[in-house]
Amino acid sequence: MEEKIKIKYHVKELEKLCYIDGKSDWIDLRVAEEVKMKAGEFRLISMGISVELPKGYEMWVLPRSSAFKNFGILQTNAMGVIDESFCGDDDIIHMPILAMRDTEIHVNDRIGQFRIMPHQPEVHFVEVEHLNNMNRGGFGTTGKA
Ligand SMILES: O=c1ccn([C@H]2C[C@H](O)[C@@H](COP(=O)(O)OP(=O)(O)OP(=O)(O)O)O2)c(=O)[nH]1
Repeated sequence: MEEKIKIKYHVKELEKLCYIDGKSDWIDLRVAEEVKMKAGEFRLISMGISVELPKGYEMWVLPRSSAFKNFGILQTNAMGVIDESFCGDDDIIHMPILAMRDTEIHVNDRIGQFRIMPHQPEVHFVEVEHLNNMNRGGFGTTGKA
């Protein structure tokens, strides 16, 4: 099935996003500004795009696996969720980035990747005293090895 994403580019030097079939269906995101950061510095880095997602979808933004190795950066929200309602001309996608070392990132460097996902179904909470199930346990209760 094919879906359309309307996209507005805010920086003319920015290379157009590209869906590469076969290798991975995640789509790389490029930085839209020249960035110099000191170790320990935080900033929102612009991806230079606004999008209108297909109806019923949201976008998940994660770092590329190589982003830390190449640039020494971490995405502070671990995963960004771009809501369907984030679709105005000035709703520009950013990545919240923490530099772990002094670093430079240049326009068109690829630091992130995204995919679109269908929304979860509408949920309602039903308050109860007991769930009446066995406790599973977590955080390593099944052992270390
Ligand atoms: O990594 C991200 C995460 C979010 N957004 C944009 C799109 C999203 O729709 C909007 C709001 O995100 P979210 O709801 O996660 O942030 P919040 O901190 O709860 O802000 P708000 O009060 O605006 O909802 O910010 C980004 O550009 N990058």
